[in-house]
Amino acid sequence: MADKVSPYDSRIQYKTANLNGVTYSYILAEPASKPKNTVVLVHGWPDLSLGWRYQIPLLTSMGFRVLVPDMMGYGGTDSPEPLSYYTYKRAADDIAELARQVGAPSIILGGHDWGGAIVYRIALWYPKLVSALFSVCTPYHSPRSQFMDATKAPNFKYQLQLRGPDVQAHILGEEKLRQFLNALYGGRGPNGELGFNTTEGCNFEVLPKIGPTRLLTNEEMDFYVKRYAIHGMRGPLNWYRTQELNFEDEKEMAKNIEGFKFKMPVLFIAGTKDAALPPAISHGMDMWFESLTRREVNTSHWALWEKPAEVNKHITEFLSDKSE
Ligand SMILES: O=C(NCCCc1ccccc1)N[C@H]1CC[C@H](OCc2c(F)cccc2F)CC1
Repeated sequence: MADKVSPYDSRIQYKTANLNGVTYSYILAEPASKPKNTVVLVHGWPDLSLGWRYQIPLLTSMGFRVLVPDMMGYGGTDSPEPLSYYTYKRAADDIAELARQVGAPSIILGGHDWGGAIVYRIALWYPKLVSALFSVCTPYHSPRSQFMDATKAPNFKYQLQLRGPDVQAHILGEEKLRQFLNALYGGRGPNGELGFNTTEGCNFEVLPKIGPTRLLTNEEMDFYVKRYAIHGMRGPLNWYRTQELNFEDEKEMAKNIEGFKFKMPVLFIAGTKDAALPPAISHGMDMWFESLTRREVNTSHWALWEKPAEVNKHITEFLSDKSE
């Protein structure tokens, strides 16, 4: 079984940093010897910095210093009201500021899910800062000159519900948060029913019958519930409400995107059974990269926890010549 850090593991420290006026909480994990490179890991929705628990020990054992923030609105990080705090550009600015504060002239980025979409954006806005990046599950989608509502795609229909008021209004308090997270992480009802699917999103009637997910221990789930209870679901859901703001931020960039290619090495790991991000949607992304490595793992959306050994094998191969 792949090694993982526990919520209160002696190998990690929880630090805070003021990034452009927002207080972020982040996990710091340091290697035994002096690190030559810094890795920043960006989690997705609905997740936390601990979502990288199976990857943190691997990366410190390779000699990297590892920083894993709770992203805007999550866990120990502030959850401001304005939607402008939940854009790709804001996340990129904050990660660049974190790198500056810890004295990292360049960083290696890793992202899962929304964190995968974010790491491509950090590399777009701060190309000199990013020496390499990997994305688990999330393919690249280029800035568009025309606004494209992603919820049109059948596998993205759940985003309509997440953008709306219902989840924010229903998922209140620790018990509902636990049911919700169990549903998202594959917990089943007594007859095998799911509490969340990609066409409708969350089924509130079924939630109370959803059993515990197999992907987290009770201790891990207790930690997740405590961290989500700090702010509730408003912050995490705001990430689904910024498509128009992201489009505005990237309009200029979209005009000059002709012939653009990412220069740093990039690894994309697809989950063959990811219902939200099926491998097919990564078709055609190769054109945006000078050096793209593609890998597939037979796993659901929760690749980091479901097949950690396979995911870690690909990350190790990709980073082995970058930890010098
Ligand atoms: O919603 C997300 N994760 C929650 C998954 C919930 C779930 C759990 C278990 C089972 C099924 C579902 N992730 C987002 C991450 C950003 C993505 O947007 C970027 C984007 C485009 F807009 C267009 C093309 C590719 C592309 F990556 C859209 C999905």
